[in-house]
Amino acid sequence: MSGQTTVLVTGGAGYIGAHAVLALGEAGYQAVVIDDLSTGRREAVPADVPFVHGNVGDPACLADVISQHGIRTVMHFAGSIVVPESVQAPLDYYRNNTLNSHTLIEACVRAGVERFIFSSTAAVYGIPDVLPIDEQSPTAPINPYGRSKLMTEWMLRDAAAAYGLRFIALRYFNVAGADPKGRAGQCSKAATHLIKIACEAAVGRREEIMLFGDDYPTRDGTCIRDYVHVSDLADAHIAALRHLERGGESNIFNCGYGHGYSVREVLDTVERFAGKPLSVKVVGRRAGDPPELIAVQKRIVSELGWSPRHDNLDTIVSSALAWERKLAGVTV
Ligand SMILES: NC(=O)c1ccc[n+]([C@@H]2O[C@H](COP(=O)([O-])OP(=O)(O)OC[C@H]3O[C@@H](n4cnc5c(N)ncnc54)[C@H](O)[C@@H]3O)[C@@H](O)[C@H]2O)c1
Ligand SMILES: O=c1ccn([C@@H]2O[C@H](COP(=O)(O)OP(=O)(O)O[C@H]3O[C@H](CO)[C@@H](O)[C@H](O)[C@H]3O)[C@@H](O)[C@H]2O)c(=O)[nH]1
Repeated sequence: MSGQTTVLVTGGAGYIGAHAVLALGEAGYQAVVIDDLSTGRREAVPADVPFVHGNVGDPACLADVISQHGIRTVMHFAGSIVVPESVQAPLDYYRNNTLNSHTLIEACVRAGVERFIFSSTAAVYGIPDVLPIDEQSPTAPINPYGRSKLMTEWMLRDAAAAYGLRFIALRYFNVAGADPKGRAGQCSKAATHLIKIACEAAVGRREEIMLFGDDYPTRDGTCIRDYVHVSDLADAHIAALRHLERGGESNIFNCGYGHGYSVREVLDTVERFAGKPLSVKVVGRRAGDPPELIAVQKRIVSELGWSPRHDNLDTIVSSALAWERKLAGVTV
């Protein structure tokens, strides 16, 4: 019975992890969060969810939590996520994303954890030759962030073969939006994601938006991305968990909608919901930005039965803007 299962959620005080904790509660699971609060916020974790202020690189802490809560399933969100920072400080990224994941996987194997769900990324594909991107596309990450996450996929694959731990790696495309009920959203101190930045500008928290390049070979010259609503992504984790509980095999799944929007289309949508123009300055291309990233999502739909509820840019943008207004204390 799902009601008996307690899931250890690493990084559950962060943006995506907090939405997964809400989805777990709604699906009848108990969650326990471990988070070092390096970018997360304690308030993001509901009061009735046990919270451990700890690091996933600490094997003693992990062993305690796993045994104390009888953990058989782990969802691993904890990590460092800023691509340009990973270029500046690659060893920090390999430590936090790769070494600390190794410590966590090892603790899980030692304690007999059976199921492991991992936050991977479309960044493992690098700049793909063929679009849209399916899971068989070559993995060729172009930055330390993508490599640090791909190595964790490899560790999981090898640990699954050797020790019987079963895993699902979800390769997220561009995650955006906020909980439709306003309980969670993105809180980064130094935002880098387009929709977050545009919403900050819409509520007056930043003066202008830099648009990185309008000379790409796309329909309007700006980059195209497959934006996926964070609550749909949280649901994908529940679908992955149920698959593993049914005895399903380890696998890797893209998590996107299979279609995309350009930077200009996103900015137009934010302006429409904000009811005012944004100040947008076109600057040069940002290093390492592929012109277009679109998922083939057939595998997750057919094998996990994922059925997204918010596949709509208006829903993504309006929920992100509502959250930003809440953070800024703006009433509209
Ligand atoms: N946001 C995206 O667009 C995106 C896209 C693809 C993949 N991902 C992956 O999803 C996961 C979650 O990303 P997010 O956007 O919620 O980021 P986030 O920064 O909001 O959340 C990460 C959380 O992990 C915690 N954390 C970091 N290192 C830790 C450690 N060593 N021990 C314990 N806690 C630690 C942070 O305090 C934070 O609460 C990451 O693994 C990221 O690589 C995110
Ligand atoms: O201020 C900004 C921010 C972004 N962009 C552009 O908007 C698009 C989307 O950028 P961003 O929101 O930063 O997302 P990505 O760089 O596509 O990367 C995200 O999506 C990837 C998966 O596709 C994940 O691996 C990464 O972790 C996550 O940051 C890109 O063309 C950027 O150049 C701007 O023009 N101005």
